[in-house]
Amino acid sequence: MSIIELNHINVNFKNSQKESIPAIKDVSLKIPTGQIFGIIGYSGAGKSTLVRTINLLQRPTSGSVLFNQTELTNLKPAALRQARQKIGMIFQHFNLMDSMTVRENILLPLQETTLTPPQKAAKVDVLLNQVNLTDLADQYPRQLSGGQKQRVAIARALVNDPDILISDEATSALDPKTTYQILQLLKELNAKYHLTIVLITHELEVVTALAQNVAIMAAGEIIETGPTQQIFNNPQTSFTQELIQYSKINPAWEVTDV
Ligand SMILES: Nc1ncnc2c1ncn2[C@@H]1O[C@H](COP(=O)(O)OP(=O)(O)OP(=O)(O)O)[C@@H](O)[C@H]1O
Repeated sequence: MSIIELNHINVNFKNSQKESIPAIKDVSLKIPTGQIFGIIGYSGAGKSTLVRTINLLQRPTSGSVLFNQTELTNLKPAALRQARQKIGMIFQHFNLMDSMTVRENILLPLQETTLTPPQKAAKVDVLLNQVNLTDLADQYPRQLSGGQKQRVAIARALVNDPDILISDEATSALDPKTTYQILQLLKELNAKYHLTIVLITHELEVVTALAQNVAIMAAGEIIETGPTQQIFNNPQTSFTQELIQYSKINPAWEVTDV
């Protein structure tokens, strides 16, 4: 079963001369329920634009977006708001509210719900414990490390019990050890809550560490997709071969003497 089905998605942007520039070109993609699914490509490939169509933060110029069998592009604003609550998102730069404590940041998405204040507080406590931040609940983002900030963002993304978490370069600003810890947390959440995770990254090692399936993006298109091990053991395109060649996990990767 697919939790997300993108069919023939096109996204065009207008440049300063009002010309239409294609950023996503006829992309169709199925994301299986409960999986960690990687989308990898270089900067500018269209990864962020594509995943933003999943919750219609970016409306596609054409194409259909099915989330749990519901066509999102047809929904009225109230129904779309409700559907979006089931799609959590985390970002490279965390996007926390600086003037709010850790606890207040995590509480924020619950504002629109009908839960009572004690119910809200109980939910936040569970999540603080899950992401190992109980002791820092009353701190402000500026008092936290990058890894701790991303943990707050993860807890906030999970507070409405989403079916899917979209991680857009969530570890790109973190050092390798912290990256490992965040990836470990994502893996735990996937196993514990059967949470589908879409992992957008330009780093091959992030995809190979976690994702069962992967899609390779270049110039707005998906050029190869399939089981991660299979794709990287037997790349079918010169682009994927190059991605492997320049990845940090390639032992031959070294800067030559000049
Ligand atoms: N709002 C916008 N208006 C015009 N062009 C845009 C807009 N958003 C993205 N683009 C263009 O669409 C293309 C894809 O950008 P996108 O951010 O999706 O790529 P990406 O693979 O996520 O790269 P990065 O990791 O660097 O963000 C780029 O050429 C970008 O300049």
